[in-house]
Amino acid sequence: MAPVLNLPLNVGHIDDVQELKKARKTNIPNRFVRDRAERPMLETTPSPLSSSIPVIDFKKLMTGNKEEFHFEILKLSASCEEWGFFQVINHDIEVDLLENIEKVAMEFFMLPVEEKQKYPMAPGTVQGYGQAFVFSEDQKLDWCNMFALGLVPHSIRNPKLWPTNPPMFSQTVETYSREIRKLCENLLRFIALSLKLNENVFEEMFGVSVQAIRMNYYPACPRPDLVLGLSPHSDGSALTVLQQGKGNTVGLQILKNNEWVPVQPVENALVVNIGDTIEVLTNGRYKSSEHRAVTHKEKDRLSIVTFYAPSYEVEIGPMKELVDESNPSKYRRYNHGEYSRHYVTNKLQGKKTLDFAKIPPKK
Ligand SMILES: O=C(O)CCC(=O)C(=O)O
Ligand SMILES: [Fe+2]
Repeated sequence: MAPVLNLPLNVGHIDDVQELKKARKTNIPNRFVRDRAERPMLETTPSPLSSSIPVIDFKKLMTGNKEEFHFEILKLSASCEEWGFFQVINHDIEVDLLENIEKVAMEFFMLPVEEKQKYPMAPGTVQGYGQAFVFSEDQKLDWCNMFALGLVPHSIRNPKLWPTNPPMFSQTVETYSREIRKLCENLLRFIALSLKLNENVFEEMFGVSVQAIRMNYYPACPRPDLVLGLSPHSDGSALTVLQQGKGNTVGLQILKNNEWVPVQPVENALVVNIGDTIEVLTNGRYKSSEHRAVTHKEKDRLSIVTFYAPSYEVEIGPMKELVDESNPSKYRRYNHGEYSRHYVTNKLQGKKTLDFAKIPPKK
C-alpha cells in the first residue's frame, strides 16, 4: 500500500501456516504462541454486545424516502461514534461478484506454496504473499497467510505483482475493486452528511485516492486458544471494507468497552470500519476501533479486505468544523504518505500507530 522500508531486516524463519496445517503437527511453533495476556479467551461465552453491531441499509441512503434517509443517516452517525464499525446490507454489489472474488482468492491460496512464493512479501512491505508487519526475529507471528496488492495508483504500473494463476484473478480483482471504490465514495458522502458537512468534502480533499486489497487466509489451528489470526490493530485507511467468506466461522472481533466482541457474518453484507484517517479528520468524533482476528480449531477462514485512503500527497488534520474551544485539536497535521509509511513500517499493536498524530492533552 505504501513506501518500502530500506533497512536490512532480520525477521528470522517464518513458517507458512497453511504448510504447518498440512503437516498435521499438533504442537504450535513457539513464534505463534502468544503471551498469556494476548491469548483469545475462546472458552467464554461471546459478549452479548455481538448482536448490537449496527447494520446500515445502503439502499435507504441511496434511494430511500426522506424519513428513511434521515433515520439511516442518524444510525450511520451513531455507528461511527460508538463502534467505528457497521455492516452494510443492500449495497448493490452483485452477489456473483462477491462469490467470484472469494473463488479466485481461494484458488490462489490453494496453489502450491512455491507458486504463491513467486510473489513474496518483502519484510517491511505490504505487497505480495506472506506475513506483513514482521520486523524482528523475536516478534510473535499471526496464524494467517496474506496476499496484498496496491491497486490505485500503484500496481497498474507494476504488473509483475499480479498473479497469472488463477487465470481470472486480475480481472476479478479489478472489477471487484471498482465496485468497492464506488461504495466507499458513496459512504464517504453519507459520512460527510452525517457530520453536517458538504457531501463532497472528502472526495475533494482526498485527490486520487489510494486503494489496496488484502486477502487473509486463516487455516484451522489445532490450538486456537494460543494463537491470533491477526494481531490487534486499527486500520490506517480512511475506510475499510471487509468481506467475510461465505459460510465462514466467526473470526473478526472488535474491542468495545474492553471486551472482544465477535462480528457475526451476515449473508452478503460487507463489514465497514472507520480508519485512523477519518478519526483524525473528525478530531476523534468518529473512531477507528481496535480489532483482531481469531482462528478456529476445525475450519479455515477467508477475508477480503479493501483499504481506501487519501492520496499520499494530501495533508491530514482535524477539520476546522470539528474543532472549537470546548473541543480542541487532538491531532497534529501531517502528510498522509508519511503516516502510511509509519503504519506499514511498525508492527500491529492496537491503536499505538496513531500516537504518531496525537497531541498530548494539556495538563
Ligand atoms: O480477517 C479479518 O476479519 C480481519 C482483517 C483485518 O482487520 C485487516 O486485514 O485489516
Ligand atoms: Fe483491520
